[in-house]
Amino acid sequence: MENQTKHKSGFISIVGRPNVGKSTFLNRVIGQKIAIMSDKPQTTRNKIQGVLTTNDSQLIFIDTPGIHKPKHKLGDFMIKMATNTFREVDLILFMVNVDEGLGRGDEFIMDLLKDVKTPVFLVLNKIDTIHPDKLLPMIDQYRTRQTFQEVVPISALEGNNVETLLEQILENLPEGPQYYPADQITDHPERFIISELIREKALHLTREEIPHSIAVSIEKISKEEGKELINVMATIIVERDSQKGIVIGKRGAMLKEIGQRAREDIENLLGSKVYLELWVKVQKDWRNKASNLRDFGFKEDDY
Ligand SMILES: Nc1nc2c(ncn2[C@@H]2O[C@H](COP(=O)(O)OP(=O)(O)OP(=O)(O)O)[C@@H](O)[C@H]2O)c(=O)[nH]1
Repeated sequence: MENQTKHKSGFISIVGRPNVGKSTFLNRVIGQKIAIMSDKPQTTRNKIQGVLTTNDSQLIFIDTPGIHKPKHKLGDFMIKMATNTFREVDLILFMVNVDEGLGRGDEFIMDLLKDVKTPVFLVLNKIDTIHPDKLLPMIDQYRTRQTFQEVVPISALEGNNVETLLEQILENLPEGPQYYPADQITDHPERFIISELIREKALHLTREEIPHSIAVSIEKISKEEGKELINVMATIIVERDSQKGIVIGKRGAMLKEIGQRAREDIENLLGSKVYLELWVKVQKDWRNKASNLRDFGFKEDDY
C-alpha cells in the first residue's frame, strides 16, 4: 500500500530561564554541538536554529536566550527578540528545571506567554534529579497559572522521554514543506558560532574571574586563494582593564590557551585548518550602549 503520510514541519521555540537545559536538549536532539553549554547562566544570547530532518518531517528549533528581568539594554533586546519569536513559531516549549521548581523567573516567562496564541508545552527537565513523587504537585503548581497543550517531563542530559516529547511535538505541527536541506544542522552564520566558541573558552578558562558581560567580535574570516588555511581574526571585549589582564594572563599564557582551545573547535566546525588571531579590548559599559549592541551583531531588525 502506498504510504499516505504527509510531510510535516514547523518552527519550535524553546524558552526557559537560564540554565534549565535548553542547549543540552538541543544538542541531544540535533546531535552536534550547536548551542553552547555552560554551567554558568546567560551563555546563549542570540537565536540559534537546530534543524531535525527525518523522511516525513522537519523540526526547526529556535533557542531563545535565557530570559531574565531587564536590568540593562541587553535585557530589553533579548525580551523583545523572544516575544517576537513566540508569535511567529508553531509551538513553544516552555522548559523548567524541576530541581529548582517554580520560581520568579518562570513566573516572568509565563507572564510573557500569557497573551501569545501559539500552543505551549510545559517541559519539565532534569527529572533525574528529583523523586518522582515530587513531580505531580509541581506540575499542578504550573498548571494553576497557565493552560498547556501538553505536559512532558524529560531528562535532557540522560535522554529520558525525549523521544516521546519529539513525537508529541510532531503531532502538533502542521503539514508543511522541508524548509532546509536535509544535511543542514544550523542556518546561523558561522561567525556567530565562532564568536560563541571563543567566548565559551574565555569564560571557562578564567573560571569566575571575568563576568558574562564579555563579548567577542569577529573582525574577519578569510581564506587565501589555493590555501587550505582559514584565517579568523577576533577581539574579546571586556569592560575593565583588570579583566583585560586576566584574559591575557601572564606573558599572554591565558590568551594563548583560549586561542588554542577555540581554534580546535573552530577547525571541527569548519572542517579545515584555522589560524586564529585573538585580541583583547577594553570598552567600558558596552552593554548599555545600543550602538555597540548593533556592532556586536544584536541588530534589532534581525529579531
Ligand atoms: N541533572 C541534569 N542536568 C542537566 C539536564 N539538562 C541540563 N543539565 C545541566 O544543566 C546545566 C545547564 O544546561 P544548559 O543546557 O547549558 O542550559 P541552558 O538553558 O541552555 O542555559 P542558557 O544558555 O544559560 O540559557 C548544564 O550543567 C547541564 O549539564 C538534565 O536533564 N539533568
